[in-house]
Amino acid sequence: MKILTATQTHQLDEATIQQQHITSLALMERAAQALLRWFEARFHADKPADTLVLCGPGNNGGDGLALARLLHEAGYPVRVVLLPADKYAPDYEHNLHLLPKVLSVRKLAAKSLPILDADTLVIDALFGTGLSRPLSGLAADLVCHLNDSGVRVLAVDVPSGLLANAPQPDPKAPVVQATYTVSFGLPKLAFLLPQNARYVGEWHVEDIQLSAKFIAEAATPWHFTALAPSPDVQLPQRRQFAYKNVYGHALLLAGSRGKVGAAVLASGACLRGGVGLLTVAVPGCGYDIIQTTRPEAMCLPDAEADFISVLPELTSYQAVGIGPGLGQHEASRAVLEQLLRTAQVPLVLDADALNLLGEHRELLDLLPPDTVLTPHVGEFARLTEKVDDDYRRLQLLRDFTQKHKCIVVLKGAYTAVGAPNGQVYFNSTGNPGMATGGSGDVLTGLVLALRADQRLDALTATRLAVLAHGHAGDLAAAHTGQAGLVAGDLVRHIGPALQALMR
Ligand SMILES: NC(=O)C1=CN([C@@H]2O[C@H](COP(=O)(O)OP(=O)(O)OC[C@H]3O[C@@H](n4cnc5c(N)ncnc54)[C@H](OP(=O)(O)O)[C@@H]3O)[C@@H](O)[C@H]2O)[C@H](O)CC1
Ligand SMILES: [K+]
Repeated sequence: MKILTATQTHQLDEATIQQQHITSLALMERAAQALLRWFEARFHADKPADTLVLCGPGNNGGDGLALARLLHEAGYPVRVVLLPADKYAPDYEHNLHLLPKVLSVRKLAAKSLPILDADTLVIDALFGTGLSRPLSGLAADLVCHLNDSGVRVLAVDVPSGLLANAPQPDPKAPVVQATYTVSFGLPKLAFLLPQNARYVGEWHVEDIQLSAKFIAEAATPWHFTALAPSPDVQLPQRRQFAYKNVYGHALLLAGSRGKVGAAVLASGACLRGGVGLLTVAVPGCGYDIIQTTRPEAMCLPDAEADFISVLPELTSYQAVGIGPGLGQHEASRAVLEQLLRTAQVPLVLDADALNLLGEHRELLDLLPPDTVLTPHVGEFARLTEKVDDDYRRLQLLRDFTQKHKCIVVLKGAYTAVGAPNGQVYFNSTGNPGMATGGSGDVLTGLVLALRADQRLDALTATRLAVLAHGHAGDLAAAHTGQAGLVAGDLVRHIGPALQALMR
């Protein structure tokens, strides 16, 4: 699913109106109907005692006015407050005239900000994708009043004051802190960034049949990988007579004294990820552990007891993963360097392999094309630079993948998969329960399994692994709850998660 800019979203509206031979007013009615559908599904058992619709002067305000009418017709108590302006959008004016006379409608004045009771539900239809400057004056006062009141807020399309796809020009200007955001057609880039979570709240996208042709032709580096209604990326079915070579023989180099658990988790995920064969290289101290916990895997114990010091002969493998629990011993760094210099097969680098790259940046020049790196934000900062702004980090991600012709899985909520051509795919699955030790090791094992799979290209394999990893987390959390989820639960749910992604 593509993510478009505010400008492209306006062009998409225009294209929809032209291609479907409808009026802009009809499209606004569709948007309001979609909002009503969401509203009724969400609040049917818990009807708000008071619904206050705040309307700005543009089409976002027009959506609010149309929704106020529909809510009134559906029997909800509704009040409307209008933000005064010098000019109003034509569809706003039209919907204002369509409001039933019995509805309470008043224009906002500086000295009479609306009274907000704890059980008021506020609909924020002040500004949407047409926001052209930071909020100021009466609009800013209203938004501060709203945020201070602590009432529930449903933002229409975008929380007012938030830019849909760019950083805030004035960090001090107020932005609505919505409880829910219901947007139209496609998700907005702003929704996916941690720095905006407190504004966006729980977000949803409602279909309003926008032009599929325009979306298909629109150029954008940003994508959202959805699981439902059908997965954006799919795993081919296994063939009846397939030989295990099709699924590849993977080599995993992982573990050091005290961190052999990382090798156990990553190897479990690789096996559950459907790899044909797995060999795990561990320090000597890990031999019994791997042989006992992972009887399906072969094990290569290093001569050193506490860390990996020798790169195994690579000719038998279709993919190699390195890093979970590896430690940063100089001998392990040398192993990593030798791997980067000699490997002829797909590589997956995680954890201490990334920390070693960060410490020895000259090694970045050795990355073979399509190598997959799976850093969290801290590890990514060690590879690039530490930044506070999420938009800036996304730019660094695109610069890095294009420069090094690699794939970077920047882990977090909405994990971003950056491709060598600068495209970025945000993941839709997963939950905060996955912020737990070992979760990343599981992802490494799963990426490794799918990189060894001879049927998949590098980007598809990586996006599938990320989608399945998050889905495994969602399936696991349904049993354990988010707090009770541990990385081993992810491994156990990889099978069903991959099943859900089958073509
Ligand atoms: N496909 C869709 O997504 C659909 C979206 N719809 C809705 O339309 C809005 C976008 O509507 P638009 O009219 O383009 O923009 P806004 O309503 O967000 O606001 C524009 C007006 O607000 C003024 N403005 C902008 N910023 C400020 C500010 N900081 N302070 C005061 N006033 C501001 C702006 O004035 P200008 O001087 O900039 O011209 C405009 O007057 C979208 O978000 C959806 O909700 C359709 O209804 C259905 C399809
Ligand atoms: K809004």
